[in-house]
Amino acid sequence: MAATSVVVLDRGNNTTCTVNLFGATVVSWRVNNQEQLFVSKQAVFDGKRAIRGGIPFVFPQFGQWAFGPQHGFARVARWHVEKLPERLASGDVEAIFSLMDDDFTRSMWHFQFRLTYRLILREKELHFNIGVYNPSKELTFSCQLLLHTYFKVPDVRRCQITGMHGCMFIDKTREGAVYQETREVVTINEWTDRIYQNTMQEHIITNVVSGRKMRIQKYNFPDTVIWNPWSEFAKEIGDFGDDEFPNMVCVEAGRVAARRP
Ligand SMILES: O=P(O)(O)OC[C@H]1O[C@H](O)[C@H](O)[C@@H](O)[C@@H]1O
Repeated sequence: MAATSVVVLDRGNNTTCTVNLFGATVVSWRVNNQEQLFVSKQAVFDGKRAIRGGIPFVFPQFGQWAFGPQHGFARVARWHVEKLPERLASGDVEAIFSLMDDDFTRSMWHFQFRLTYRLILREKELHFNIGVYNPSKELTFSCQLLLHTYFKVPDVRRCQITGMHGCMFIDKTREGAVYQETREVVTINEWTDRIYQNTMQEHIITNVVSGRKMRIQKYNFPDTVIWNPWSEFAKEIGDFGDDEFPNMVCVEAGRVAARRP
């Protein structure tokens, strides 16, 4: 069996979305033949290492974890196809993927769970709907979840990102110090690794491919991580080119910050 295999949603007009079943990682989203996502030229598709780019699915833990790999196991697990791509009456194309606990996941995290990941490819939108189910009648669990989206951009230094004004953020480049964002728009001119809490429901990123704007709308995903490794950290990432950092920005919507019950 191939190390990785893919499912393609094809809406016509060279508008497609490609999902690698390894991690249910979205590895391409083309709108009128224009790629919207960044995937590193050094990305490895060996079915072992998380794919460097696209949209890795982070669950049940964001960041380092005592019990398993960084960012959890969902991005390195083999997902199932619940529903092959199907054209809806609207002309949009839908596919559904799922992941359940098995020996691999229980070796790190002993809970039963079921994730469903529904993608709808629209004319100029990609829509995601995620369900987390706990089939157990005895055990409850808490989890973190995030879509680690790598947007393709011509030059990250020219991007502006809205939706963080006034939000508290954990700055992972400053040993986790907490600050408040005072800027209306966030710009990136250095190594950036920030977990913004309670961000707005909408972010706009300017100057993505073809100088366009990208809108992110999110529901029940209160946090947003902004990441760019810049030149110094890029060198330390084996599956990321030293000169690729200007061409990507990760704007990652999820539920990852510790919060009071
Ligand atoms: O190298 P990875 O495990 O894919 O993580 C890549 C990056 O993901 C997130 O954005 C984290 O905030 C970063 O600290 C991390 O470096």
